[in-house]
Amino acid sequence: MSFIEIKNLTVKIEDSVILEDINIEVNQGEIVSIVGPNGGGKTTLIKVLLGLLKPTSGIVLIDGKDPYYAIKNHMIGYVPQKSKQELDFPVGALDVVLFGLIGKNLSKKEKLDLALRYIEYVGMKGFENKIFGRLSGGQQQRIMIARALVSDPKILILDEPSTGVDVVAQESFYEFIKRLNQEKKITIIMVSHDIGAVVSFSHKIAGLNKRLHYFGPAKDFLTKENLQKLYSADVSLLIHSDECLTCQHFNPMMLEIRH
Ligand SMILES: Nc1ncnc2c1ncn2[C@@H]1O[C@H](COP(=O)(O)OP(=O)(O)OP(=O)(O)O)[C@@H](O)[C@H]1O
Repeated sequence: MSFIEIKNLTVKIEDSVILEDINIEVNQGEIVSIVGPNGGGKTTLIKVLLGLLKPTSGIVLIDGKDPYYAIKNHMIGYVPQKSKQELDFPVGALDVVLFGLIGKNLSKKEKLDLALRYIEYVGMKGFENKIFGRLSGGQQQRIMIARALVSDPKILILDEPSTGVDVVAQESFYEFIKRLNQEKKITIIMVSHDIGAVVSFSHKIAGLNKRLHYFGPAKDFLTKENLQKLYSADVSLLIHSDECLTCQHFNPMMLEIRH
């Protein structure tokens, strides 16, 4: 049995089909990125994995368990899409990380030690007492990752982590995700619109637009056919260099999709 199993998953909301007959298997330690057009159902799929939304039909198992059980038992760490609400948090960075340990049966001292260790791990040592809302986008993102990791989950789920982060910060963010995956052998599920970047470091890609149009190795995803199926027929690929899609050393960071 795979580590994450999604079988014949269909989700309907108020009679509209949002996800239809989705089948995904993820092995432990894999990085899987979910890509697809706006409204394609990416966040809905994440909500199902987080136990926030019940499938209309089909099966979702995380290490053989129901998602609700997995969340309750700190098996999943979640980094949400950046929102205004989070920006307005009137709390310090350390407190934000400590929120990730709510419900864990640990002493105050153990929780503090863990939170400080993870703040250091994400490269934010020295920022413990800064107001979260006054940190930069990239710094906030690192603190939110520390919050998600502090309870030692088996899976990290990130919803559009590069939104609002500048290009330099984005690159070091992707390096960080790669290192995290290698060091902790943690399974990573990431929603992203940044196809070029995620293709270069994910093991698998899930191309989602109500149905799963592609699920397989990241290296085989970037074909015109796959992208046209996923993003509708009028898509064209723009490569910001004199390289081309069929070139062996094509740099996917240079890819942009135009409708
Ligand atoms: N609670 C809800 N009630 C009604 N419709 C909903 C609800 N949640 C999502 N939807 C619809 O489901 C579809 C998929 O939404 P979802 O947020 O999962 O897409 P997405 O791929 O994450 O989009 P984006 O890339 O824009 O974030 C959309 O058409 C959306 O309007």
